[in-house]
Amino acid sequence: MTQEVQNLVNQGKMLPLMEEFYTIQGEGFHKGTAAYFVRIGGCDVGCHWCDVKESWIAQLHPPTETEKIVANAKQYSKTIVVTGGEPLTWDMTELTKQLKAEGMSIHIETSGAYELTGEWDWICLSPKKMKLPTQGVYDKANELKCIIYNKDDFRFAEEQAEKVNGDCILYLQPEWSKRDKVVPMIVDYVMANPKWKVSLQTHKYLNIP
Ligand SMILES: C[S@@+](CC[C@H](N)C(=O)[O-])C[C@H]1O[C@@H](n2cnc3c(N)ncnc32)[C@H](O)[C@@H]1O
Ligand SMILES: Nc1nc2[nH]cc(C(=O)O)c2c(=O)[nH]1
Ligand code: SF4
Ligand SMILES: [Mg+2]
Repeated sequence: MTQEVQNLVNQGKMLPLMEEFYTIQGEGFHKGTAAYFVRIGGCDVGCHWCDVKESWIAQLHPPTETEKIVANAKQYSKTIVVTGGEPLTWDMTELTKQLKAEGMSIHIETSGAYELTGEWDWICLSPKKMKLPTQGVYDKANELKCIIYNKDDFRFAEEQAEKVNGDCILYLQPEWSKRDKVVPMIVDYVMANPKWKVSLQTHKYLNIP
């Protein structure tokens, strides 16, 4: 990568773009809603069950001008979901400013591991034990989506629920490979603790991206 491109990436004017696709938001509060997904490469959180490990190494994904991402996205949908990788690895100011200027509703899927940048209409925080969220993300999250892989994840979810703002909607989502085992545990937990709701990865049942 040339120094010039590196500088633009550092400023968030170019971003390592892994893939973009028009689909239905499968998870959380906006599940069932058509949206254009922009997946930005780069993540060093290291979840062993991550379903997009191909996203982790930023260098494998071409630095792409934010203008180009926006020009493409606006042809598909008024609702854009920025995900990754971990999008907050990068400065999201430019991308969200330009999407907003086009009147789009912009959502982020984040672990919150890095400082919140950008202006968002919806923030989905999915915290991870290995790299806890920064305070700014807890303060602004619209939904908290905790992944349940084993029993200890319920304890972690309660700990995380203490840290988010009072309006944040609380979800428990089964880790996909453990779904047969953990779905019954989640069902019982939500009935006993109704401040939580169930979130499923419905796109995987629909066989869509
Ligand atoms: C791939 S991550 C990318 C965004 C960001 N790095 C994050 O973790 O929130 C998108 C969402 O998928 C969830 N996820 C990843 N792998 C999963 C799996 N195997 N089962 C269930 N949810 C998963 C994450 O927790 C997150 O909510
Ligand atoms: N349909 C669909 N919904 C999603 N919600 C969050 C996703 C993600 O990987 O961030 C995702 C995804 O990959 N596909
Ligand atoms: S933080 Fe997100 S992208 Fe990174 S490893 Fe975990 S689930 Fe995957
Ligand atoms: Mg996904």
